[in-house]
Amino acid sequence: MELNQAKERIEQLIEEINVHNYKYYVESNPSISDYDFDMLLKELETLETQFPEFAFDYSPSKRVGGDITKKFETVKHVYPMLSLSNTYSEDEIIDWENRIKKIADGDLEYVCELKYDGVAIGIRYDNGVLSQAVTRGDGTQGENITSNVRTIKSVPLKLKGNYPDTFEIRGEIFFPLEKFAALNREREDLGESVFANPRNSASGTLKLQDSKIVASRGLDSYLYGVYGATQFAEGHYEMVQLAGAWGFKIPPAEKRFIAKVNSIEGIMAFIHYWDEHRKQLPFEIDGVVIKVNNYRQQEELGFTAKSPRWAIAYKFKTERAETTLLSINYQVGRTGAITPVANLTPVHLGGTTVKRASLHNSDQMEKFDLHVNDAVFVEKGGEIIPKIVGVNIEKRDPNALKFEFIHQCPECGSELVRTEGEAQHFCPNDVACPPQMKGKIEHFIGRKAMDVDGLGAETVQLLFDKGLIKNSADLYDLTFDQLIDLDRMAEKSANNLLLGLKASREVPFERVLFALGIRYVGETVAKKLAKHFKSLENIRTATELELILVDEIGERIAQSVRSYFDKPEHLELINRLKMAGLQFETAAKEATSDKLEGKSFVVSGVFTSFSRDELKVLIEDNGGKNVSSISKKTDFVIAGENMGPSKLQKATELNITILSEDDFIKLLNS
Ligand SMILES: NC(=O)c1ccc[n+]([C@@H]2O[C@H](COP(=O)([O-])OP(=O)(O)OC[C@H]3O[C@@H](n4cnc5c(N)ncnc54)[C@H](O)[C@@H]3O)[C@@H](O)[C@H]2O)c1
Ligand SMILES: [Zn+2]
Repeated sequence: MELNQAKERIEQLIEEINVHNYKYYVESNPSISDYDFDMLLKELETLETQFPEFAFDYSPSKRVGGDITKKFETVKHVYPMLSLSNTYSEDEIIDWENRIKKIADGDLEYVCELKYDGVAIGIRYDNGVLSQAVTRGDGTQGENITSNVRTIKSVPLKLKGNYPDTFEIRGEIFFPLEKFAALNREREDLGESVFANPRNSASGTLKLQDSKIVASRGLDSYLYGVYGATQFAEGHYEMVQLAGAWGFKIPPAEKRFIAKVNSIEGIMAFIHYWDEHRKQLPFEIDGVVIKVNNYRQQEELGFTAKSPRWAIAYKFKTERAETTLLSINYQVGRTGAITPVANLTPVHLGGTTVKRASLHNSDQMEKFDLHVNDAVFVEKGGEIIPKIVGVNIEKRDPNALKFEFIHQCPECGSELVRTEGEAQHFCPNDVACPPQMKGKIEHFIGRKAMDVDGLGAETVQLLFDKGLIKNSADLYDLTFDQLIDLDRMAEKSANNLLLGLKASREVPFERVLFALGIRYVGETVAKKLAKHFKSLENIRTATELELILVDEIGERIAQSVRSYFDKPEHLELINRLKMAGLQFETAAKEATSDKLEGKSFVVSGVFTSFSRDELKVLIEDNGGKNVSSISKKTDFVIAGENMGPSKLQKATELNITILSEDDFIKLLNS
């Protein structure tokens, strides 16, 4: 390659890699596979070795990929938080082992670990208490996401045993597959875009501002490295065991999540074992990590700018298969969202036979320019349904017809719509499109909605097919005689069902609101709306602006709520549900009091059990007053995580009582 050609390619690669890094780390939404990304990076590294005059300091090959979003306070790392050098080739693992054997003094022991596909976290403990959790960021500084990490059950808030006074522990936070699938189902159901994979949804979740949502998602962690306490153990493996005794969730050796070996054969055995068994894990790994065990030898080997020399990652290639795309079906979801699903010639992939693959939406279809009988590549990621990741264009028959996205609903024939900025097409006929009608009733009776005892999806199906119900209000008109006539419906089940419906009249308003199935009004949004407006009537008459003024309600949700109430069919449904006795107002609050009468409060920082707004509502409900800045007149400051140091100082100087979240609750209950 000529000099200027090399320079041009290097610059091109740098630009391209930077774009992918941004999409991956900051937006949590990559557009190419990790393998393809790694190949770009490898090409860049090779060129930089060949043409060192173009190995620029700002090259992504020399930097740790950054996740700084500017949404959180940045914190400098005490110990740089680096990446790992990685390879897809066993030969390169052998080379690595040979190389370090020559540099390090004495015999080497290796620790083999799983490479969890999640987000790296560094957590500080002071006197046994979790004090700070920071993301990797650019390796030098990361983002302070302590309040989010605190919600993860497997991260201890307080340690036990004989722990060091102060130290940092590193580990990986990841999305268990089952939780990930549930989250994506819910998002698809709400017509929201789905997360590409568990890793990206873990990083997206950790960067949410509302810790309560983080808590509800069920992230998990494994901890794999202790810093600032080398005097406690001779090597990494022993230290990890100690950390287990302090209360950390560490990889179990008996399940072979971690192993100590002393030869390249041992390393290879570990790699081969997990290449075969990784599909049985309840979370995703993208490889294994091999580390030199002894701390003294680690020090001897040292670091490059980007990664330790004493460790290397062996990455597994995602399994990919080529097969034929036969046809495309269109599924209609509860909200009318249309999902194209590819029917394939059955092919073996990752231990199962794959016949269908999700295409998510029309953009995905367009991206691959799919034609009938195309040879397509399918991959199985964290999702249950595998996905199409590419087309083997060379095999395309030049006369093949292109797949065109449909214009009409396959179930009811309505013209489909797509709102700007949305990924999905929708069937707008939400009152008479059968899968939507049925789906709405199923959603209505669901566990998080009305939770009707004695009524499940199968019975809804049956009742719907028999023409006994067309919407949720019809449920409340069902009679014992109608039910007992159904196949497999015994007297007892019929009675239970009727009792269940009767009991559902006590379900609180926020869940009734969620049960209505208004687009984008998920569980959390329903709670927010119910809390703020207190009755359905108030929500129905609220303007779009009034809706947007509610914490975390954006334009999209506001518009959806408005247009829901613009439909006469919906108003009629609500009327009938009201007649049936359901709750359309928040119950009169017992919590209100005048306990805080005449007191003024400043609420600052981030809290675990409440959002800032919720705390403010509590204050007002109990007669207190919220003020925005600290002055002599302030009675209390409720201080959360991340409260600014200057505020704290001012409060102390003015002798204002500082309350924690818990203190405040105690005050209310006193
Ligand atoms: N698809 C894309 O567009 C895109 C863009 C950027 C990066 N990426 C992917 O991200 C990777 C680069 O990310 P990276 O710099 O974090 O490297 P990496 O993910 O390959 O390896 C380093 C990370 O591994 C993690 N890890 C998991 N288990 C571990 C263990 N047992 N011990 C130590 N560390 C462990 C840590 O978080 C550590 O930071 C690339 O290899 C690429 O596959 C993809
Ligand atoms: Zn339809």
